[in-house]
Amino acid sequence: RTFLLDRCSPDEDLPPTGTARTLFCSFLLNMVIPARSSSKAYLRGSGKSFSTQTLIAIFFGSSLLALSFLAGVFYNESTHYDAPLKSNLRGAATLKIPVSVVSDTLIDPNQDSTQEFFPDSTKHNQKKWGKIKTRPDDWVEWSFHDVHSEFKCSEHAHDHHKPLPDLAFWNYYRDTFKRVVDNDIEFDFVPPTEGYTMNGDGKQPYYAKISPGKGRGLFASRDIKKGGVVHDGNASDIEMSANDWRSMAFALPQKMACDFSEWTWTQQTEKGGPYKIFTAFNISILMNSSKDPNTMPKSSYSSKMYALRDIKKDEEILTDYKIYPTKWEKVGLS
Ligand SMILES: C[S@@+](CC[C@H](N)C(=O)[O-])C[C@H]1O[C@@H](n2cnc3c(N)ncnc32)[C@H](O)[C@@H]1O
Repeated sequence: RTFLLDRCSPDEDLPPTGTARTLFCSFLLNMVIPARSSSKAYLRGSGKSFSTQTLIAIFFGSSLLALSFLAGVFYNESTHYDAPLKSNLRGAATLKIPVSVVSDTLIDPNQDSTQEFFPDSTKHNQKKWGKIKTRPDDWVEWSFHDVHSEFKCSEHAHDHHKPLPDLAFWNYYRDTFKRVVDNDIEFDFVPPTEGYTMNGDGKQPYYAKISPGKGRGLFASRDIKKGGVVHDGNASDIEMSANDWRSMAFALPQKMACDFSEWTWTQQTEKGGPYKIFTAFNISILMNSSKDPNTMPKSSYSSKMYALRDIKKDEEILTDYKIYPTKWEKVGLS
């Protein structure tokens, strides 16, 4: 005790010195020897002092820095992944700690947040949607078909009793994309449960309903004249990278991941241009295919859809998927 007190005596010229001495003596004064009034008086005579609040702030600040540094050392491999890195940036912004030391465990891709969006119990939700698969170490090498077969998506595709996606579904689905792919994404302004042309062209042209033998489908909500715009995918479809696609598949419960894979396609947006991966976050994605379609884009580079003939109210809206060739090998998913 004498040794410590001597170091705070104004008469002694012993280390520590300067700010370190003020910190050291403040710590003694506020934390270590607060009860001994004689010692307090002695220490107060030592000159400058920090308040208890400042000391606590310094203590927590340095602990947080040390912890974030250790987290970065243990999980620095996470910065090799492009999709979670975007989420890391968000984590870093919230915690105000350097990006280089943020780990992707802050945004857990295996986190089950279904209960935030669906009122039922986790057990019920898992029965309805399946479980979220743990993301394997080699997830960045998984192909479209690896995911499709591991998630048993053929079974899901043939299940014709899949529920119509409601608002809670779309909110959860969109939130997952924001959480694991792009927190800054701005979805289009039309509610995801509604059909639209996006050009203010009258009443919504379609609604979602079960289509016997095809799962869910789209049906005309009014008569649509030949040549009328049925849907403007150019304005609402979302493009993503192969790792964005994988991040989504591994963050969704199994059956939703299968929907996501059914709802993804490859497309060139200009002649000779690269193939890109697209999906949509609204009911337009439920449009089924036919060899005798009533709705098509004007070219394979566009996803603005027009009526090929007059379509009667409640008739199914059908396109021909062949217009967009599936080329997983050209987008890094084979
Ligand atoms: C873009 S989704 C369309 C929405 C899908 N019906 C659903 O319920 O999610 C594409 C999938 O729909 C199904 N589908 C589309 N057209 C079909 C058809 N003519 N007959 C049977 N199934 C079809 C296939 O399972 C296909 O993989």
